[in-house]
Amino acid sequence: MKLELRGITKRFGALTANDHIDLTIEPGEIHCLLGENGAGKSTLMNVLYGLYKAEEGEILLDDVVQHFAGPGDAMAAGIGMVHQHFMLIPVFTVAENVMLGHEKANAAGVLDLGAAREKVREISERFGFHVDPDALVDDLPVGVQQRVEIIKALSRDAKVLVFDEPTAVLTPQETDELMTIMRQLKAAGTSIVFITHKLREVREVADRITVIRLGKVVGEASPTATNAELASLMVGRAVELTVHKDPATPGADAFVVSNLSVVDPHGQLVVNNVSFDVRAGEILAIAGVQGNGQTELTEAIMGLQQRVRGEITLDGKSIRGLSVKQVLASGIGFVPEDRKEDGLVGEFTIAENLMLDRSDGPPFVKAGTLQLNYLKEFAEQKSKEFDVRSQGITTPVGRLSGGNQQKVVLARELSRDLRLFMAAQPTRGIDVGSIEFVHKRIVATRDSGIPVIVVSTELDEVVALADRIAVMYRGTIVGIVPGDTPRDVLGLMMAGEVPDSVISPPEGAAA
Ligand SMILES: Nc1ncnc2c1ncn2[C@@H]1O[C@H](COP(=O)(O)OP(=O)(O)OP(=O)(O)O)[C@@H](O)[C@H]1O
Repeated sequence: MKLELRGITKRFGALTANDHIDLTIEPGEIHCLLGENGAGKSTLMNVLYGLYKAEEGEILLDDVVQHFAGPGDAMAAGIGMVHQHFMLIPVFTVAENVMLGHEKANAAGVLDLGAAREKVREISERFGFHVDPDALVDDLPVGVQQRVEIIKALSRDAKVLVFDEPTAVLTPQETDELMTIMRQLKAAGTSIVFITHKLREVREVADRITVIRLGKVVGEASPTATNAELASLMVGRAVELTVHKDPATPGADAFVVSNLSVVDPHGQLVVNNVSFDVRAGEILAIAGVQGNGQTELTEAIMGLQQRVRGEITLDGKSIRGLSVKQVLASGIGFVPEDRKEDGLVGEFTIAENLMLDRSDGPPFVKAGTLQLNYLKEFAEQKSKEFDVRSQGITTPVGRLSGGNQQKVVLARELSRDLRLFMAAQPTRGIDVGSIEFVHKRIVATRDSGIPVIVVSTELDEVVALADRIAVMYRGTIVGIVPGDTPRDVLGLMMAGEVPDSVISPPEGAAA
């Protein structure tokens, strides 16, 4: 089906998020939308899906003007959306989720779950999805849950599928599988709108690329364009895609984790006897496929896990057993991997989020009084420094684009009096220009003599930043290797294999 957006204009108060946008998606085309954080990509897709009403412009499907009062109308017309934060009910099966909102009764007037199961089976077979209709969604890996979303859309005969940053939560292997799925969908005639910040993915699958900046279409790019060309078209200036850093000059051990184990609330041993240290002035990256214990490890360090064994010390003092507030107060800056859930309060303003856990004393509160002038100045300066695009510091963070929300978290955590900086997926969802800035800030933090831990599932990020790399697999650290370790070796380690070259000689042995 051919999709045409003509002159779409969407305003939020004084802000024009979409400014007369024209976009055509041909049948069976993968069309990438590229643009920096806050450019207006998600807004445009929400207009297409009937979630927002545009002030101007029209949507045409196969040359017929559409009027969508809500997502129900958009779905009925053949538009499907695969959300980044899945809209599935975890305690329902795949078939029940696919049926939800679209329930059909059989001849006896009973809900026809059998038909829903058959539909899942049929679509799953057609595209080689390997999804069991009777599996509980909660038990499925993220990549498979995403396929359930795709099945759900296809079961409603979606002819245009929108993927808004679908790979942000996927492992590299799941990402590759998604790229294959997109190509199959395209071959079957589905039109695809694909939003991503990862230029490699764009170049891999895009038939056409449209670039949006500040709410306007600024041009088309060819899928054969280089990363540097795509980046500069997006951001409007040249972007340094590689991190320049001098060799580390690590000091003494500052942060030490010894024999740490974590048992999660389900009784599973999720971190198994992990030991590592981070020296002042070095970046230790913790690499690994998502779900191998990294999340629980960072949570244990932050005082967010209940059942923890082992020791954690910062500058020689134990921080194990401290509350989150005490851990933060001991000088740890922490960027959690899920900004919406753990990093921000959506209803609070940018300024309030920037002082979130610091409301009980100076500099934000003195003699029980909030220092409004100080907060205003601080928030304005940080917004500028971290390039948080908004209508002002009193904007609730829930209204910011995803990338700009991430920048608020980073701005807050990098503004503490730091003795350790620990960032999980620091650049998830942020555009190339901002990644450049964040990476520079992380290196500068290291160079100021602070120990830094970067937890990342992105091998590019790990290799760009790390002085040493600890690879986690099934709750253990399978090895700690130098920052310049070849990617294929890291890839093997991420799958749990330890190449001979990595096994360190016994202590005292000649190198
Ligand atoms: N509900 C809303 N109320 C007010 N402003 C909004 C709302 N939703 C989005 N905006 C604003 O519209 C602009 C475009 O945001 P949008 O989410 O479309 O950007 P994006 O291109 O998807 O960015 P990102 O790459 O960071 O996800 C931003 O300035 C954002 O703050």
